[in-house]
Amino acid sequence: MGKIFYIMGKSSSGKDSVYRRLEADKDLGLKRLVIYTTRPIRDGEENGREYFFTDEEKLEEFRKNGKLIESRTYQTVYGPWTYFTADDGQVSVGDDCYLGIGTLESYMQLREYYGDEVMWPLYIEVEDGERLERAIARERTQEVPKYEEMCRRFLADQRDFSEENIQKAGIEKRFQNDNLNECVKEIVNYIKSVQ
Ligand SMILES: Nc1ncnc2c1ncn2[C@@H]1O[C@H](COP(=O)(O)OP(=O)(O)OP(=O)(O)O)[C@@H](O)[C@H]1O
Repeated sequence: MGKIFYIMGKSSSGKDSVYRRLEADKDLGLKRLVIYTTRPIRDGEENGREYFFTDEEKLEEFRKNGKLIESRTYQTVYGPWTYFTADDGQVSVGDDCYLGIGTLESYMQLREYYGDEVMWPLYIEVEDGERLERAIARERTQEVPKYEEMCRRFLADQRDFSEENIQKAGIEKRFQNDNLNECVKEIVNYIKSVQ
């Protein structure tokens, strides 16, 4: 049975860093599940790697064709940004395993779409103060740092990833990202144990 390993966690918890390491681990043989976003591309990102960077028109096209699995829109400091998952032919859950990143909400919707036995959550956690420091440090490296948006997300995450919502999504296992190498090692072991 194929599986989708789905990385979740608050902003700057290290989802993207973990994703890159897992993807580069050829032993695991994980294929990418890339979602779409209408938000602008950040320095260092690549279209089709972190996201497919797209627009409202494409979103509506998927919706019209019944290929939109889930979508969420955030009222950001820069206007609405939509993130969505589309059944665009990337995933054929036969025996292959995939790696994706998302939110608790999108995880639940994908579970509804693909089924319980396909979805394997990887929930990443970092102490809030440390996470905020990492977020600021990351923002500083951007040509145009978006501190206001960073703060908005930090606050929104406290609600979106409340303990209640984590429970509701049925997340039982959590991976601490204090040290990236250790965190990745733990996740790799976990994936291998269920693959
Ligand atoms: N264990 C770690 N120790 C120190 N820094 C880390 C660690 N893991 C990740 N980082 C750094 O923290 C920042 C945030 O990590 P990353 O971009 O992977 O988070 P994310 O969860 O994908 O964030 P977002 O959801 O906001 O895109 C990056 O600059 C990354 O290099």
